[in-house]
Formats: sequence, structure tokens, C-alpha cells
Amino acid sequence: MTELINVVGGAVLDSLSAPARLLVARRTAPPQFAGMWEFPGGKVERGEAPESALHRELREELGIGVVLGKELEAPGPAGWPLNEKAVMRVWFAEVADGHPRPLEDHDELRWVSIREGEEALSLPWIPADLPIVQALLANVAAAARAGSVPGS
Ligand SMILES: Nc1nc2c([nH]c(=O)n2[C@H]2C[C@H](O)[C@@H](COP(=O)(O)OP(=O)(O)OP(=O)(O)O)O2)c(=O)[nH]1
Repeated sequence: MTELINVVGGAVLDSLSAPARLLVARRTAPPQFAGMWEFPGGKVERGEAPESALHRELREELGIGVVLGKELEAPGPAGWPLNEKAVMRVWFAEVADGHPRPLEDHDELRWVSIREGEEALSLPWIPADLPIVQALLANVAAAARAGSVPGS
């Protein structure tokens, strides 16, 4: 059996403790994903811890350092299915240093509202990401009701 490709994505929030906005990124490649929105991130390299891969990708792609929060609970331990070959794990995060800029792989970044959800959901996401965005919005709303931080 071929090994699955492990992808990591950052759900970068304006604040982990009182989130109102999510940073989303528009891909430039490959052609089937160009123009679609996604969680910034990328593939975990051989021997690399997923969290380290996420720090590396966010530094390379957006020029930011982050503090990671909790992982967004996925349907299985490997993460969210993206296609028959890849799965993605997603962590909540907050910018710790730098200002996000589309340095690689993206042509636009946007801070979308997550309080109402419509703005985030109205974007043309990579289709496999939609259930993840929905779970994220539900998680943030539940955390706000419980007075806790997202991911808990
Ligand atoms: N980063 C990211 N990739 C996603 C998301 N949703 C989704 O289906 N994918 C897919 C697109 C790609 O096939 C794969 C991630 O590859 P990537 O191109 O971002 O990885 P990478 O930066 O390490 O680049 P490379 O090794 O291919 O050059 O996962 C998402 O929300 N974020």
C-alpha cells in the first residue's frame, strides 16, 4: 500500500483567546487549485514532526512565526481526507512575529470574519477544505459559548 501524503495547515486566528478573524490564502498553483482558498501550510517532510512542518511552511509562505494552539479535531488520527492520496491535520495558531504576506504559493491573503461564518464559507475553497472550515466555525462558536479557547 502506498503511504498517504501528510499535509499540515494553519488555522491562523487574529487571537487564540478571543478569535474574530481567520487568515486564509488563495493558491496560485497547480492549475486545478489556482484561485481557490486554503489553509496556508504544506507537506510534512520525511522525519519532520507535523508541528515543525507547520512552523516551517508558515515562515516560508507567509513570513510569520506563530504560536500554535490546539489541533482542530479531525475525523481520524491521520487528519482530514483531502483526496485518495493525502490527509491534512490543522492547528489553530496566532501570529507571534512578522506580518503575513503572500511570499510563495499564494497571490492573496485575507482575514475573514468567523463570527458569522458566511464570509468564510462564501469563498471558493478547495472543495476538500469545506468540511474543515465548517468544523472550525462550529468549534470557534462552541468555544465562544463555553468561554474557552478554540480546539478544546
Ligand atoms: N496547504 C494546503 N494544501 C491543501 C489544502 N487543501 C488541500 O486539498 N490541499 C492539498 C493541495 C496539495 O495537493 C497538498 C499540499 O501541497 P502543497 O503544495 O501545499 O505542499 P508544499 O507547500 O509542501 O509544496 P510542494 O512540496 O508540493 O512543492 O494538499 C489546504 O487547505 N492547505
